[in-house]
Amino acid sequence: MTDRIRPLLAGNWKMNGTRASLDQIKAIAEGVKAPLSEKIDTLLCPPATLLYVATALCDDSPLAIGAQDCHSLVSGAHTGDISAAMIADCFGTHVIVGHSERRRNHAESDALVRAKAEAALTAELTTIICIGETADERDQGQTLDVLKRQLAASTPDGAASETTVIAYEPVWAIGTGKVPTSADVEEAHAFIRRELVARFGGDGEKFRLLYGGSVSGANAADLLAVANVNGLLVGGQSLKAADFLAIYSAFERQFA
Ligand SMILES: O=C(CO)COP(=O)(O)O
Repeated sequence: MTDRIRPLLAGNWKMNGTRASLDQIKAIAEGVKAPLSEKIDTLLCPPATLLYVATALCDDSPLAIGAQDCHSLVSGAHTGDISAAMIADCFGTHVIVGHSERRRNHAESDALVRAKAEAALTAELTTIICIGETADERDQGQTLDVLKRQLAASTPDGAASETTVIAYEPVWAIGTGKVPTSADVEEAHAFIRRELVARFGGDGEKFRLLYGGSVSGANAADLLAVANVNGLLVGGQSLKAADFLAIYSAFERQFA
């Protein structure tokens, strides 16, 4: 069943990118062409400052544009925050919530991540919910316990495979060049799949599960060959069009 899931290649620019980077977005938008774009979805999440202009740039491209975070409320006295409705207003179609950098740097709890995901669903954004263990948790053999807790507590009851994507990002793999073994990724993704099926029944089989953490053109094909890996969430290697498109090519080999 999982082999019919439409794969997703997503880039997260984090706090990188200025107007000078718009040529990279344009090059990515031009690079994600048919026929592969008919089989896989592509998404780029630039910083909020570039959101509106990026969606305009990608008007004629299959490349979707999304945001990296949203507030749980629609509007109000929340200096510095942006709402899911504002992202939709800029023609953004996706939002990442619960990234480990937000969980760590902004003390975001599972309950808050869930509230953000609910807000995103209300705004009709596709929501990418990130989960993943730290190095300490992994060393203590707690990986699956952490994934179970984060997944259960961060995912809204109203989530569905059409609207919600789960990204497994081991914290120790992000920006470090360290990547888990295929066996470890397979175990984590199989576990997440089982948990989703236990909660959402047959629809749990259809959720897209992304792997993220030090993905590059060199390791993308191996990661995509792992069972229950339905796409990738890419940080550093999404900033330059050439790097991102090299990862896109790996999708071509796996899914075309
Ligand atoms: O955090 C990530 C994507 O959300 C991964 O970042 P890197 O690909 O730079 O390790």
